[in-house]
Amino acid sequence: MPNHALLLINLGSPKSPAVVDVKAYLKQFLMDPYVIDLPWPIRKLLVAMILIKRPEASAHAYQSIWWKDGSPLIVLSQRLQKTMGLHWQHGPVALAMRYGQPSIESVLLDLRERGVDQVTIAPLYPQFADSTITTALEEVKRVVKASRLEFKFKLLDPFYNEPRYIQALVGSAQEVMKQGFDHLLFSFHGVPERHIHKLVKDKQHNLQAAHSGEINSEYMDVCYRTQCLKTAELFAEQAGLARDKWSVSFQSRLGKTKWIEPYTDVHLTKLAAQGVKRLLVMSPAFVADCLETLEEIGIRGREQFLNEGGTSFELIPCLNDTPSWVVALNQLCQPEQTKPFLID
Ligand SMILES: C=CC1=C(C)c2cc3[nH]c(cc4nc(cc5[nH]c(cc1n2)c(C)c5CCC(=O)O)C(CCC(=O)O)=C4C)c(C)c3C=C
Ligand SMILES: [Fe+2]
Ligand SMILES: [Fe+2]
Repeated sequence: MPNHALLLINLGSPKSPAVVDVKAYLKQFLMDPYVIDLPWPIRKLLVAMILIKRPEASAHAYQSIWWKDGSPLIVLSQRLQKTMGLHWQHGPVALAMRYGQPSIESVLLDLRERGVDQVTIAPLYPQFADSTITTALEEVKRVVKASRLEFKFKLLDPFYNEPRYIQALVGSAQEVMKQGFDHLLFSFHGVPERHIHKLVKDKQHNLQAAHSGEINSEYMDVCYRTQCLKTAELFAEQAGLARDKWSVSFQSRLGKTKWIEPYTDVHLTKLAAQGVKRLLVMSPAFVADCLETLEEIGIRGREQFLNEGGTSFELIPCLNDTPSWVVALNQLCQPEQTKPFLID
């Protein structure tokens, strides 16, 4: 019986869009030192302040996109898990969430019960960030040590520049692009600039670069912003888009600290002022549609752009369980494609 599991890991959602559940989720998420990377007492104080008003506003946002079956992020990740199960030939395909349920801990313990001895970890984030991939892997390490798990692990690397991922993205956008548009905006989730400076110590590191080629290639592996630029450039190249037909921006900033730029809301205003009328938007930092795509872009971004002079605004869905993406992900996760992940 095959006993090599594939473990898909995504971010997670609140249990329900009720304020109390959103508050519990935000607390777990924001108290993560890889998300708010400040000393514990400062983080605790800051999170306590955020938790005064944010849960209500976020609950309202979640209520506007919540599905009958639950959070879109969870439902779509479950669909991906199910379809991947038809392709992955080595054992079960499991799904865990970094925050909320099903937790990484419960899923790993269940895999042990099922007699699994090897696990390939597939963090569902194309670009590397401490606030997504590092924290998920640290949680795996914690559980392994706490429960003395003896799995052999393999790990899918960030796939921001993988031709099969880019091809799936281009394929998923083709139909919408055929209908005609003035501009395609790639709106990635942002991170505080500080997160990147921690990994790229070089004071000259350019966080305003408009092209990945302007960045020292040795920082490519750790600079989230550069990886986002690269994904967009490869997409444009593969789709044959002229340089003035697309741009990159970063959404979802939180708090007063400086996040990577340009900011999506500011950039939407600029595009409208430049005379862009028909806008397409895609968010390749996410492989499953979620609050950040459906509400922040699909509702608030659309309203903003149309109010500022745009005439059409089309949000291209994430890859979700698109067949070409499922095939690509299965290929990327194969044992010969992934590297060992050692836990000391
Ligand atoms: C300091 C705060 C945050 C960092 C850093 C951050 C990085 C980051 N997040 C994602 C993916 C997702 N984030 C989502 C929601 C979300 N993100 C933050 C804050 C930070 N994210 C908050 C507070 C929230 C919750 C909603 C809100 O109140 O705004 C989601 C959606 C989850 C869902 O249930 O649908 C995703 C996905 C990435 C990829 C990333 C770094 C690259
Ligand atoms: Fe986020
Ligand atoms: Fe957001």
